[in-house]
Amino acid sequence: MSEQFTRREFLQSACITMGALAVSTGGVEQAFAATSTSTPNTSGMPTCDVLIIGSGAAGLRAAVAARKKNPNLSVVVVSKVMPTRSATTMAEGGINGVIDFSEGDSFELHAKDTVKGGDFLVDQDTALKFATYAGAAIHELDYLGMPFSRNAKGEVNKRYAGGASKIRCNFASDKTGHILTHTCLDDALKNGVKFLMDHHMLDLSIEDGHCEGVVLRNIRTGDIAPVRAKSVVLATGGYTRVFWNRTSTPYIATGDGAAAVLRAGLAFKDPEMLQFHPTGVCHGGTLITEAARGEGGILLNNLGERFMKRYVPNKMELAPRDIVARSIETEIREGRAFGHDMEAYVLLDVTHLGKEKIMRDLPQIRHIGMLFENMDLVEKPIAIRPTAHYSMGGIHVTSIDTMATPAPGLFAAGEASCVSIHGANRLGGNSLCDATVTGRIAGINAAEYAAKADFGKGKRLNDLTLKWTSHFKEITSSGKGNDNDMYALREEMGAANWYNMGIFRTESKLLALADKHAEFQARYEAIRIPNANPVFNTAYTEYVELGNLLLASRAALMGATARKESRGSHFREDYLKRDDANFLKHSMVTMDESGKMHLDWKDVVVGQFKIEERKY
Ligand SMILES: Cc1cc2nc3c(=O)[nH]c(=O)nc-3n(C[C@H](O)[C@H](O)[C@H](O)COP(=O)(O)OP(=O)(O)OC[C@H]3O[C@@H](n4cnc5c(N)ncnc54)[C@H](O)[C@@H]3O)c2cc1C
Repeated sequence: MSEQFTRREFLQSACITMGALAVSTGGVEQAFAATSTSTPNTSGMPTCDVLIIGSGAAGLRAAVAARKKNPNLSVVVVSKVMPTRSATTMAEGGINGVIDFSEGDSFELHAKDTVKGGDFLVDQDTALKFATYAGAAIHELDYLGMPFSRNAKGEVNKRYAGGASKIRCNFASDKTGHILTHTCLDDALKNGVKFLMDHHMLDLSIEDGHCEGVVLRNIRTGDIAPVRAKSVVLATGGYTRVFWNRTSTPYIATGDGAAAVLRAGLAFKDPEMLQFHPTGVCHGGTLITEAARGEGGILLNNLGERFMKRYVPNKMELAPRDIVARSIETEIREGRAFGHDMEAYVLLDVTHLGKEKIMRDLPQIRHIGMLFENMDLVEKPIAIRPTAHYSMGGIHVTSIDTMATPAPGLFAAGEASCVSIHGANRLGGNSLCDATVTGRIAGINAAEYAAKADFGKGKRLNDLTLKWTSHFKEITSSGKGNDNDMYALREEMGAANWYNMGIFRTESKLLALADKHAEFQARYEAIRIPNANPVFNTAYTEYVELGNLLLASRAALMGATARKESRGSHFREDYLKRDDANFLKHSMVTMDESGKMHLDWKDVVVGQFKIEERKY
């Protein structure tokens, strides 16, 4: 009988250790060295050709694209959690991309909806290319064997998503991200991608303007080491955990990529653009997918009214997320909701869809209702309220043609990046295809770059590694301190950001938040972790993540304060109108070596879509 591998064994064989990156010692290591075009590793540092940080859709697609572009390159994916625990896995509703033109849909219409949905802060040339690539991405996923739901004709099934003028959100039940993750992971394994799991990127090194690698910490052993790479792709996801518990995103969404880029002197674009999803469950903040409304679910206040008729009668529950979230918060503020303050909620009713349809097309949300709210939404409406959901802002990328940052050798993709597809508000279904599309482009270009590049000198990388090694000792070795200070600070940061920089923003709230951020930073620096054991010291991991969240919060606040207008998810009660004369621009936040942040602006690229009032 021929030897058979289980999927777990296959995955285990793909998971390497840092030692495998160094000089060949046999086994996996030998295989690795044999496929690497790396020049001899003179500094003794572990090396690889293309290093990808993040194992969500963006990281996985980048890795496969890099391997396919040049099979001679060593391609390694680093991740602080297993691929199956990324935000990608949690995606429910579907993935946009026009593959059916029979009802008049087109790439151009998809781009137009994206530009309008993003309240015209979208770069229009980028949106057009994105929409075209999105269609191809759906065909590619289908070809890879992704088990999409099918219609009666056997075609990939699709549903409405908010802000869309046509039905183009392709889905696999309400587990699209979970199924997509497994499809992409299988493809990565098949294509010889290697994984460094449970490794946390602490920092990124830019020397003489070029990216030369990263500093990693092995979460299991606590070892801190540099990895030199010819090119690096940051696919680290978003930073919505700045709102700590008031978010639908996983605990990994701590903006590590954006923070590393800030420390390296590069730009964090549009950091104030954070999306609030209308329908988070009250307990835990996780999501009831927009697909519940796409399939016909309705929103009700405490008078039993379908209140969306007051706000967007043409689109009702299927208006874009920023508008529906503000409508719910207005109902809450004006006393037409249930409960009070942070506990206030309205109802999402899907009972009229019937058990059969719910069990076929929305089984996961029923499960979520049972798990988090201890109720069955087949039988009664579920309590929901807005929750922070997506980071439109991210690492500044110069063009969707390359997904390159201004630092040669450094690329970014997916939610971590900002190539200006989503502007001030992302449309439902546009993120999975962003991650899939931009991941692929970043991977191809990172491979092309690596094939021609040499390794950097490694001096700064070495200094950074020493700095982080001392940092661990400094934070943990006094035997004093209390982890609880850190956890309390994290909660306070989340609540302060939510109240002052959440759905409704004003100058006075934002200025008050700046004082809070200064206080939080001082408290953060004084925190010590009493456990000096490096092995599985998850408190230290969380400490580093909290530092990154504080940086991301400060950058978001800087953009939110300076942007004296309302646009998409950035809603200023003191500047209710959009102001194109002054703010049809991207905010670009950088940080100098002293830790001071600076703000600059970059014009939005306008093309064929007329800038007009955003009406639905
Ligand atoms: C509940 C929920 C439902 C959603 N539903 C939809 C939907 O229906 N349709 C849609 O289009 N979008 C949806 N989204 C959004 C979408 O899932 C994400 O935006 C998208 O999957 C992001 O993919 P990504 O690869 O960029 O990042 P992620 O999937 O977040 O992956 C980030 C990766 O980076 C790694 N990482 C981060 N920091 C570090 C570090 N310092 N060191 C090492 N590794 C690191 C993590 O381990 C992780 O593997 C949903 C999101 C959520 C949370």
